[in-house]
Amino acid sequence: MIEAHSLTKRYGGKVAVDDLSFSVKSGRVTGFLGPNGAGKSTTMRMMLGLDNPTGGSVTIGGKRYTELHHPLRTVGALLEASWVHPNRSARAHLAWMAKSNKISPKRVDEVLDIVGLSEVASKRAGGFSLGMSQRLGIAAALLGDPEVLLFDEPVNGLDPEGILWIRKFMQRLADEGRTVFVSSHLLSEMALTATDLVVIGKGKLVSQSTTEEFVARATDSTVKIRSPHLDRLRPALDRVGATVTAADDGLIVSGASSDKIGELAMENQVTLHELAPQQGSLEQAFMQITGDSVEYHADLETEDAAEQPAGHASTTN
Ligand SMILES: Nc1ncnc2c1ncn2[C@@H]1O[C@H](COP(=O)(O)OP(=O)(O)OP(=O)(O)O)[C@@H](O)[C@H]1O
Repeated sequence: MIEAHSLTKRYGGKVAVDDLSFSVKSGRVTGFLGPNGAGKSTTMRMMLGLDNPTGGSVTIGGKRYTELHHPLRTVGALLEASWVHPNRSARAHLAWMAKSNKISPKRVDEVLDIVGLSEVASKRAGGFSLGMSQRLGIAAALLGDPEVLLFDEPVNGLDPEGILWIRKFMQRLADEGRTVFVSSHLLSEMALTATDLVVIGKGKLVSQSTTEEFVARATDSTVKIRSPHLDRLRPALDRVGATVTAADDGLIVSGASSDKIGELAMENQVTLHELAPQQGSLEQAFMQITGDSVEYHADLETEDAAEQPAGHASTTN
């Protein structure tokens, strides 16, 4: 369990993390979502005692990182820039880490096996692909068999196979009862990976909920219908106050559930060929909930920048 209470970090005049409070439950994968520069890495660094809060606190199992008796046995982390000596083998790197943290050398082969690196354990880490390096970073995070795992942008730059592996692996760690907290600015990736979401923008909390709630709250729930008798159904939908929009081959209805539409169809003896609730994407939800509170439109603006006067496009960092 991770808890942040009014967590704040200022760098000179810049407020990177602004009065942030949230909690992260065990046994679940929680996504930490926000655009570039939102304050995700800074928050994670404070969780790991690598940066001191200007105000507030963040605790792991009720303790600040500096109060933990066995930090590596409590929390493991994969940060963006995890350093490995390029000429050291994967096994030697982990053995060195285990030794300096008083962890049994037996654990090294265990974690190599868990992340699927046993066969290349004696190869130099400098020759590893990005996916293998990420696995090595995860093996290092698992050395102390910690209850809490933090991953900062773990899928950045990975190929689809690597992304899938990380996604399944995080789920497995959560299924073992661990707390898995993973940051990303990739909304679609988080929709597939995380069951819970903590969303921040400009250092502030935007939302904390399940991923499902986040999407449902932000996007208009609509239902797509197709029927050979739309002319008979339309007036019935109007009467219950639903909003109806013509689609290619049917209607998109908002303001009435699929249950209600099905009942109306039956009452009016209308045959339905399709009755499909449409779910909004996480991207839509994110844009709708965060609105102008975050600097999220940079990518779009950058695309437009070529056609606009110099200096118009903003950057996030
Ligand atoms: N050491 C520092 N000194 C000054 N400003 C910093 C420092 N570290 C971070 N910042 C600023 O704090 C803000 C939050 O940065 P942070 O790296 O935590 O965001 P992020 O959400 O992790 O972004 P990204 O997805 O780009 O990594 C940014 O505006 C950043 O420029």
